[in-house]
Amino acid sequence: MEKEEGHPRPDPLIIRDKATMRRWSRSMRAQSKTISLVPTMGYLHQGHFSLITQAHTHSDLTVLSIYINPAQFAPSEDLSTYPSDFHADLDKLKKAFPRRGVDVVFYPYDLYDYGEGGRRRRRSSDCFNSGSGGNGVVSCVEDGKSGHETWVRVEGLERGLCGKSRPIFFRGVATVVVKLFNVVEPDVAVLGKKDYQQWRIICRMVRDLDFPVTVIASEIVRESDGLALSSRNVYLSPEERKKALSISSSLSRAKLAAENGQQSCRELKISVVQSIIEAGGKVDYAEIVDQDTLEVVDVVDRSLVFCVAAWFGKVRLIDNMEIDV
Ligand SMILES: Nc1ncnc2c1ncn2[C@@H]1O[C@H](COP(=O)(O)OP(=O)(O)OP(=O)(O)O)[C@@H](O)[C@H]1O
Ligand SMILES: CC(C)(CO)[C@@H](O)C(=O)[O-]
Ligand code: BAL
Repeated sequence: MEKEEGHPRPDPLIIRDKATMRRWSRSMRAQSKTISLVPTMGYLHQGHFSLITQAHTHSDLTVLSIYINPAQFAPSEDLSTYPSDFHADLDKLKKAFPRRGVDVVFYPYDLYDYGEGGRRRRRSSDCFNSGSGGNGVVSCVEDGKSGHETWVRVEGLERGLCGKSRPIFFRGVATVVVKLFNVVEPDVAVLGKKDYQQWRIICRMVRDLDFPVTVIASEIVRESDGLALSSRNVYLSPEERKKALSISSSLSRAKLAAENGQQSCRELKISVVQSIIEAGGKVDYAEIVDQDTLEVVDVVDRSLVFCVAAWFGKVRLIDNMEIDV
């Protein structure tokens, strides 16, 4: 919760089109203000708020973007059911930050509408498997309507972990983050370590393409029982939520074991996979990788990160823990 003294700030500006967003940023920069961007897909929770708190320490102004990016969803994924409640998000923001919240909420209609005004609202029915990208991959913007065909790929880092089961995911993430950078023109971007691979990919993209943006990573915020906060948690039944705790609890045990001398990544992975399966989850992957390169590692001999994705019912959750030895 924000503790800053003083008068409550007025409500954030809500900006819906790219031109107005860019104009605002440029006018603030002309007044020598620095800007942080916190990109999100909305349905805000304490994890998002921790990113906003980070942003406050790195810049004068904060832009929170709320945009469910169709390009990172395959037609078989949950674009149409991704949780969303813009007005509730605004209320939550006000409650979490009565004094200093965000300056702008950028809530674009459709970032892939290149027509007049960019106001066409994308519907979930727009997402169908009718086209394919360069590598035969398909996302929910390849619907033959917008004509979007330019993609950013971080070819090595996107290959493993979530990239294996979501082959177009990081292409969509990198591309929309570039679009947001080009529209918002931030000095700083704040990303959560819950999406560890995503954070690493954005850092690499910023470096490789010389974006004048500093990427700040924010630690994972968890429920008191250890479950990593995630917008998708809302779809867990109470029973599934209990079972899903097996991810964070087994990761904690593995981290402790590794930090106390267990060097075999194989043993550590077996213990996590077993715990999740015993709880009734379905493991997508459980990998121990180098923190920078994300390459799979066999022996705990340096700083690593243990990354997991698992299904509980219809909900796919991700989590990770860094292992520092
Ligand atoms: N528990 C968390 N702790 C820290 N950062 C988080 C947490 N959850 C999400 N974030 C970060 O918030 C940003 C926006 O994420 P997003 O809006 O996709 O929320 P989410 O909860 O990760 O959603 P979901 O997991 O359901 O896709 C990302 O940088 C993400 O890493
Ligand atoms: C970074 C992001 C906002 C891009 O759509 C999304 O992947 C997310 O919310 O983590
Ligand atoms: N934070 C991850 C967004 C997604 O799963 O699409």
